[in-house]
Amino acid sequence: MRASLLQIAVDEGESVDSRRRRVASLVREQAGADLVVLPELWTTGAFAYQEFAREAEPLEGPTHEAMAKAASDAGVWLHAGSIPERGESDGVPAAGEGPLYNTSLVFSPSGDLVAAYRKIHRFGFDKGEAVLMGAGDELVTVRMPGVTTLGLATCYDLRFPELFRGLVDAGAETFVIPAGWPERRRSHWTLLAQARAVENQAFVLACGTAGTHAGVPQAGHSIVVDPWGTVLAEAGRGEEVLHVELDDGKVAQTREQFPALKDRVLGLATPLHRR
Ligand SMILES: NC(=O)CCC(=O)C(=O)O
Repeated sequence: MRASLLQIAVDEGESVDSRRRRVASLVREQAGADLVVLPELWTTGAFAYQEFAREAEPLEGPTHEAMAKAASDAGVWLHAGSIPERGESDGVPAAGEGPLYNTSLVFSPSGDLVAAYRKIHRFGFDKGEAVLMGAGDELVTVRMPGVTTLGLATCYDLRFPELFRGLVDAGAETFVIPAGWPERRRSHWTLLAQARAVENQAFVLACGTAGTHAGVPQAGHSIVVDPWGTVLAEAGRGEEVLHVELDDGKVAQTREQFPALKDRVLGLATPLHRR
């Protein structure tokens, strides 16, 4: 599988509309790739909390329209990163009402929306995304026939290994993780991406943003790790397109030659206190 990770710069000097147009043409330039991946909340920036409500869109909003067309023009599977989604409220919503979610969109090469994943673990503890957005509650996988099965996660989700185990149990072989990870914790990003690959014997395609928004410098350093933990490609801090070729048989081969996943012990009992 040929994959392109588009590490987009998200800076305040560029309007959401012009970034959307710029990203759509970058996606079109990836014709020939099998899978193209964008970062988390690249329309607003993952830390631009005050923009979430203003720029929120329904699933089939302007980003959906632009990305569906870009995917079909390029003939690629497109993980279009995530958008601030405005979900439907119960009853009849007034304009601009309804809960917000951090929702990833995946398009087939014909431009059909084949999956939407609402981020399960929201970042911010008692502020920011954690209070402004609702949590997803569904694991999502996407089958790319004859190639691989994707398992979807978003940014802060990377810190929660049980989510990835759930995705493995659902058949995932390749984790796709859009992010807006800050420079301050870049060492965690790289370490956790490798850990998730090794412990699950899966590919990790983790695509972050470049630039600075809401005063938070972004780490960049999008990374692709193979099921043995080897880093196949890693970006720098600026805007960059990372091209990588993955060996489709590598997951099955690694799981067969070093069958650690078969040694999982499930349902461990609560520990007893022994004197
Ligand atoms: N947007 C995010 O989820 C940020 C996550 C983060 O900064 C961290 O886990 O550290």
